[in-house]
Amino acid sequence: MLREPVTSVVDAIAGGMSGNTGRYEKRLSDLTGLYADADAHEALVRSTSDPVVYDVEDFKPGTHSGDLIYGVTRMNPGRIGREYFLTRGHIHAKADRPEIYYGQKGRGLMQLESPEGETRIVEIGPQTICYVPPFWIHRSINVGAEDLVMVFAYPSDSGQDYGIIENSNGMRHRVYATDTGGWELVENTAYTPRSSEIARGLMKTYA
Ligand SMILES: O=P(O)(O)OC[C@H]1O[C@H](O)[C@H](O)[C@@H](O)[C@@H]1O
Ligand SMILES: [Fe+2]
Repeated sequence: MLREPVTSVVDAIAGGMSGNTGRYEKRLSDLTGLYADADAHEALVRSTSDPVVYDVEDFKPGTHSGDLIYGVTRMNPGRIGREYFLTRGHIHAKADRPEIYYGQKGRGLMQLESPEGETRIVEIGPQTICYVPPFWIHRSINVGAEDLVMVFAYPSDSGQDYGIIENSNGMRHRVYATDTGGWELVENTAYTPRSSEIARGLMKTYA
């Protein structure tokens, strides 16, 4: 089937884009269990109106392997204790599917973790393209003082597996604010590494 071309105009300030087929929002209370300081998270949910902390608008042409889903993620700035606001994070359900992010506004990090538990951090600012290669678990973190806005694109049949992070009690590292306004990586003390059998299973290539 021949598909018609599509354009979307990205709102680099407010996030979102025209021509989207979907949108979802995550509120602070949707992120229970993600942060090291669960009490601080609960206190912030109770003392605020449980704001939307990130939203995603995307265009999904379908689920065919040769198609691309693209869209815009916008994230609030903020912290839970010393830990910067983040997305849930996932590995692609078809783990060999990659993703591209393109920074529009703000200062962010892409936190990546390999199946065997190696961490990589990539800084993303405006006009920065980040390539997330196949097999890496990935999560976005807003380490700036303003909204973080990023465009993304990934194969339509990728899917998202959120359980991989839950099963290891989070990602191996957390990103904390330093006293001087920067960030540092701290070990997640609850982290349970994946067995080498599970790690090897994830690295199988899909057709
Ligand atoms: O899906 P989350 O881990 O909550 O992250 C939020 C969003 O981040 C990126 O923009 C991905 O490309 C989206 O597919 C994802 O949904
Ligand atoms: Fe992804």
